[in-house]
Amino acid sequence: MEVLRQLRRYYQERMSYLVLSILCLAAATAVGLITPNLLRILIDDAIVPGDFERVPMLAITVLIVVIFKGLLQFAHGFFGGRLGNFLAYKLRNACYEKLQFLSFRYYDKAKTGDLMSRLTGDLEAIRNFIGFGFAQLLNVFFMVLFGCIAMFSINWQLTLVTLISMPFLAAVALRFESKVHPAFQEMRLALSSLTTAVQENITGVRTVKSFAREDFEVDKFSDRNERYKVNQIFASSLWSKFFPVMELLASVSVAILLGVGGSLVIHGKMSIGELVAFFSLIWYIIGPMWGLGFHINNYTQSKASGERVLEVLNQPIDVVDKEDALELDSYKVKGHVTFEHVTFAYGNKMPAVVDINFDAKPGSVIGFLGGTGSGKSTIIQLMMRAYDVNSGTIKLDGIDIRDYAVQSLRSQIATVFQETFLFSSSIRNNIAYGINNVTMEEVIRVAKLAKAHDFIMEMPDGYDTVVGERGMGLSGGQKQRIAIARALLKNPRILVLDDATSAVDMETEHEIQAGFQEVMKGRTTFIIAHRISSLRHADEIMVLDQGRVVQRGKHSELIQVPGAYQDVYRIQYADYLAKVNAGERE
Ligand SMILES: Nc1ncnc2c1ncn2[C@@H]1O[C@H](COP(=O)(O)OP(=O)(O)OP(=O)(O)O)[C@@H](O)[C@H]1O
Repeated sequence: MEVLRQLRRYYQERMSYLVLSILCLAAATAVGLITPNLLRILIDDAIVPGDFERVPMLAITVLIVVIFKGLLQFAHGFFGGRLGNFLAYKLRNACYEKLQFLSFRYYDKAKTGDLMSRLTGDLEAIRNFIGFGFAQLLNVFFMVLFGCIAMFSINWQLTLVTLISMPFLAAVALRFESKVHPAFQEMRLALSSLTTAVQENITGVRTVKSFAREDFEVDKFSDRNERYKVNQIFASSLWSKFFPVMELLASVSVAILLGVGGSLVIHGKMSIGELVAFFSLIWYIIGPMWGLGFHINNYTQSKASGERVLEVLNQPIDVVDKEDALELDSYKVKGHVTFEHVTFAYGNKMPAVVDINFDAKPGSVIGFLGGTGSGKSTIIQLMMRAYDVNSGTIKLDGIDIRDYAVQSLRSQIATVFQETFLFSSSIRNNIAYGINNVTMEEVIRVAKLAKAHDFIMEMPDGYDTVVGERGMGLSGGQKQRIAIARALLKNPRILVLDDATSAVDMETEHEIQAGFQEVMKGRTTFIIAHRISSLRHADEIMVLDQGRVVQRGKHSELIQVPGAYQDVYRIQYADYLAKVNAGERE
């Protein structure tokens, strides 16, 4: 019930629908009690005394009662459906909004498949339970209560006798529930591993094919499919045993009723009409017993689903704005970035960066070079406040970045990542992502600067060409050029090129860099690169190793001193150096 209480704020506005839905269902249940009574009147007051003139009137009354009950059931479905849909809509929006603001730290651990199933399957389970399941669970009690009252009012001895088998029915239902629940959970897990296999395969289709692992993947899928099938068979075999057992127990009840009730009628202690009415009333008790397991199961599953959805909604956001956070004014930002003794570790891992210090003056170019995992990207992530530093301070224009509003800080930084993510939309929209009111001329201007215009124009619909998921259908270099255009359009004070030109050839890199010279003017630029050619014009280059700065200086200085930079330079410029040496010898 705690889950229901926490979810209440999402359906509070439509609380009246919940009340109406429950009332309508309870009323339908109560109205249903009229039919057995009409049956009793029909037999005792019309058929037995031979007063057939009353029959049409009774038949019409039955019809009216049935229609009225139908209307009430419709109203229950109507209000329940509206309530469920409203709740699901609210929850979906709330979850999606939360996912937008959750920090990078959350996404480091989150699994796509798991999040997707929370937003679809779990949400659907909650919708069904709040919309219908809850009212139906309550209705189990209404039916038993109303049924018992009506039966007692006809004959209390017969009621007690026929209720003998009820505890057995309830026990079987609950026992069944305790078995079928884990079976369903197991089935859910099997289904989730099945969908994960499909998702991974579609996403990683290129890797699968290039390693010729199709057969392996088919076998893996078949195994998971087999597990799902076995689980389904087990669950359905449980169901197939449940119904005959319940039927048997219910029949015992009916047999007792007919035996004892029949003798009461013979001895004149009960009328035939009363016996028939009693006979139809007993289903008011047996029916809910059959459904008890299902309703409880439904409740426990929805409770688990509710917990999973609330877990997302209650997730704390660790990078948040201070109450009096400062908004940056685009026209006034200078782009002066300072790192003072910055140290940071991801969770409990070893520190990813240790005691980083630098002073990037407005408009300067800072380069980072280092092996994989040396901490280059982490420095950039910290500057964007994807994570807060463990110790030390990062400042922008002399103020701690934690004093700025996160959105405002990030709006001043444009990053071209190693991996470019493109949305399934037109190339134009991908370039203009996140920026409103952009003219086509501006989009074309930045695309030209990023050397993307020519290949875009060669595409079937030019800038309106829709690129597939994650930019399928474009080469790595083409995707990167679109990302560069996207960054340029943002017109930021700070530009980050995280291995931005790694996917393009040397010649294109040269061309793009020539374009960059233009756009880098007046912006503080951070370049992360594996190629020295990308860094040679930087004002300061920092060489990182295991999170520490091991060398720093300009290109011309660093190539003079023995160390990591010189080693990389020698490897990458081997041909050039060989030519120079050969020239010297001649
Ligand atoms: N999201 C993360 N969660 C946990 N550890 C991380 C995360 N990102 C990076 N690390 C760890 O932090 C260290 C520095 O990683 P970082 O990505 O900054 O290196 P890098 O120099 O940019 O490497 P590359 O050139 O391969 O991109 C590595 O040991 C890495 O395993």
